[in-house]
Amino acid sequence: MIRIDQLTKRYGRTLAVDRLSFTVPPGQVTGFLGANGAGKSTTLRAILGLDRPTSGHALVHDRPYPSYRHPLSVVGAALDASATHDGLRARTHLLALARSNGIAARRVDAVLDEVGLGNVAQRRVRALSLGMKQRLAIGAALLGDPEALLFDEPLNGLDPEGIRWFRALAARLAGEGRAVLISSHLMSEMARTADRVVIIGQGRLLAEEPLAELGPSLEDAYVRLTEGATHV
Ligand SMILES: Nc1ncnc2c1ncn2[C@@H]1O[C@H](COP(=O)(O)OP(=O)(O)OP(=O)(O)O)[C@@H](O)[C@H]1O
Repeated sequence: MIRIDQLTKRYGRTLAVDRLSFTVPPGQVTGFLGANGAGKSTTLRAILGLDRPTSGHALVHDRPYPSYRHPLSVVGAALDASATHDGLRARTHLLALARSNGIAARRVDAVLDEVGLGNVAQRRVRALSLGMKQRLAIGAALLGDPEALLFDEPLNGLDPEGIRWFRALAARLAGEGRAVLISSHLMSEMARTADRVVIIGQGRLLAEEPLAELGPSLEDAYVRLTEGATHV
């Protein structure tokens, strides 16, 4: 269980996240929605300890994520598909991550197959397509067989087959009892993928509801809730 509790993050004069509280429970896919600049990525970074909260907490099983000895087996995250060193081969990238986290090399090959990159494993990252890079980032998140997964815009660059694949993957991960948080702007896809949604605007919580509670159109509900809460 991931618990965001009164999380506030300021960057100088910008209030990026404002007393935000919500949970990411196990066994469900939580869609994390909000306009550009609403504070989604900041929240994800706070969960991972990449951004220090100004006040409040983002805790994983009631502990800060960086306090874990084997963090990749607690939370796996795919935040930025373009963040990988592009001179590395795909397999080498995962292997380095695995080695530095005490994960067996055979897990790397299993993950490469799982994300559909088995046949390009020796290609350098710079020679991968955007969708392949996205799959590699998703693979890195899966590497530690984590209890919780965070995905920031995971559908960017994925083709229709890739989008179907990711939808099934998210459902399977939640079905295995993991907590899954997906930030996305694609309402129609979130309506198919999420069990529950958290909607934020200007860093504040606007809704935390099971998908079914938001009515027949997630997009309509989203527009209604976010009207007047959009950064310009
Ligand atoms: N490192 C930073 N320094 C200064 N301001 C920042 C920094 N990171 C984010 N911000 C600001 O914080 C606010 C929230 O940004 P954030 O990236 O969390 O939004 P987001 O919901 O992920 O947006 P998007 O959907 O566009 O990715 C924005 O106003 C942004 O400009």
